[in-house]
Amino acid sequence: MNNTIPVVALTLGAFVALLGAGFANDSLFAAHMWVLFFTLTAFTIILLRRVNFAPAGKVTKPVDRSGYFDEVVKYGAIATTFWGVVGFLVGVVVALQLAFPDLNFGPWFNFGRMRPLHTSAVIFAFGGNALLCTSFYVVQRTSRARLFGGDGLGWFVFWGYQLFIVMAATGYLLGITQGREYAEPEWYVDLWLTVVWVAYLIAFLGTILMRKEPHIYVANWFYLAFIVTIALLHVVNNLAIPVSFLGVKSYSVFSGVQDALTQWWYGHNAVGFFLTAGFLGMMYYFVPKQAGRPVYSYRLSIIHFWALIFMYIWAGPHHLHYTALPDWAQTLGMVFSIMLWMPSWGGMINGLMTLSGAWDKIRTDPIIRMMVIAIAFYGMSTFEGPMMSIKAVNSLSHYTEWTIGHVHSGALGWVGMISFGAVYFLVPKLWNRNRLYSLAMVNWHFWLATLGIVVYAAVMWVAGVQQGLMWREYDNQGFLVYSFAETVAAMFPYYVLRAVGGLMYLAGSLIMAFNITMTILGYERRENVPGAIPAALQPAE
Ligand code: HEM
Ligand code: HEM
Ligand SMILES: [Cu+2]
Repeated sequence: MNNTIPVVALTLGAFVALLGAGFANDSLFAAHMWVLFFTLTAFTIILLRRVNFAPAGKVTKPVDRSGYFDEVVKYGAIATTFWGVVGFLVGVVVALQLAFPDLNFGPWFNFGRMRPLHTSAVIFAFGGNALLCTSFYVVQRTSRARLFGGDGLGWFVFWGYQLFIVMAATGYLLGITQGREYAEPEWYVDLWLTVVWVAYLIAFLGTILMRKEPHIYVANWFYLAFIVTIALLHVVNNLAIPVSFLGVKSYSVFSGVQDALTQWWYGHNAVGFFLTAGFLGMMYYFVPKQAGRPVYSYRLSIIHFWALIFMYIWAGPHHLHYTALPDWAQTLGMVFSIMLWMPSWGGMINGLMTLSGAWDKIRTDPIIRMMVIAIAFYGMSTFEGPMMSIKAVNSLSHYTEWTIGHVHSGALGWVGMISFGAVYFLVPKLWNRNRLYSLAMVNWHFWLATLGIVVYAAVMWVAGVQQGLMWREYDNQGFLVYSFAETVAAMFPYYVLRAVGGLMYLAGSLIMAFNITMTILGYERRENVPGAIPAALQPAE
């Protein structure tokens, strides 16, 4: 590949970063520009030296027989695994910080900075890379066309997105934040993401427009809804005026309750389109592929697609029950949330029923099992969500650990498991391997992750309900029975148990990282997997 353009662009970028550091109006901006400078310089050097990271002798040079641009998908699969481990690790750390406050070190590793590091690492770095690489894989296959915009555009999207992640993460640790949940990066990082996202849209939509297949497969509709809506949400939610073009601080153009509504219009639809629609796209491609069965009902997939995207966008106010938001808006949010149950379960049923005629695979194929449990958790969290959106229920659940339990049954169960399934599907295909290094290890990952989620969610439900009940407990003279500090202290055992659940989930992901690495390096563990060809009968290598 000709590296001239990227090297020039990177050098220019590094120079601009250097100027930014030199002329910065505040020390945080200077520090962040130094981070940018060193990152870009490192990349320039790597590109110039064209360092080959592949260990000598082990990896056979990949042959691009497919005609598709799969190199970027490979990097995406590795990035997904890497950021997954990082994000879960930080999750365990913040879980431990809540249980043992002594673990808050210095300003940099305080809970307040580590928490957004966790949420961004798991949602945008882990989930985002999973979506990026699977969408590039799926859109090329189902359109029978190479990724639009040449390899350069694909690489720009991938590396541009990694740069966004690095800038966001280092920003949080330095203490740079605009304080909007799930959108913490400041204005200059937001602008960069906008550029990358538009490039992503061009690459994806361009491929669809250049397709050689008349039909647009339903997975692409879900991916496209995710890309377009996130663009809209990101731009509107981050409308802000910087105090200086050489400083970190900016002020949102919204204020008061309008600002709250904008933030939760964004926040809720980040769940709906990032954590749901995109991953449904993943489900609609990888579950039928892995099961070897067609989608159960194609008609249902179209109906629940339109219903889902139409309804999600109105449900944001369920995050603002009993606030200054007008009552009618809260009720509107509640009603649309309850209606959302139906299209959500339409997706769940369609995913599960795709296995009809292949149910035995749940016993024999650990990857299918992973996908099935993902869909089951999707069904569970999309039942729980509508229930929590009912104002009477929300008056108990809001502000409590119950919300955290709900979040993680969706996040660990649905988002995590469906992504693991997709990565396990992709890696042997992308690197031309017969199979994964070890299916037994997938099984281990499955059980560790599943038990981890069950521990996490169950503990948070009990904690949340107890917390909510303690807050509203009055004695017969009308005084609150518990001080706030007592309700915090009561959470201690639950916090410890949650960390244990998280550790199990993290352990599973480490097993996955090992399994994936060995597969990429070309090893195959000799093992008897139910349904697979016994080792003795396998052809010699
Ligand atoms: C090892 C696994 C994980 C552990 C131990 C963990 C732990 C935590 C902890 C302790 C918090 C803070 C809770 C609080 O402030 O009370 C949190 C928040 C959060 N986590 Fe995780 N997490 C894990 C995985 C994930 C994954 C995979 C995702 C998403 C894909 C995720 C998404 C979130 C979100 C969105 C929040 C914010 C919730 C809210 O504000 O209501 N987490 N996590
Ligand atoms: C029909 C589907 C769903 C509905 C109606 C719904 C509804 C809700 C409600 C009512 C809350 C609590 C708001 C509060 O009291 O503050 C909530 C919180 C949350 N839900 Fe869901 N949910 C759904 C599905 C999901 C799924 C599938 C995921 C993850 C993949 C998810 C992620 C979250 C997150 C991250 C929060 C916490 C937001 C925060 O406070 O930071 N939800 N959801
Ligand atoms: Cu919501």
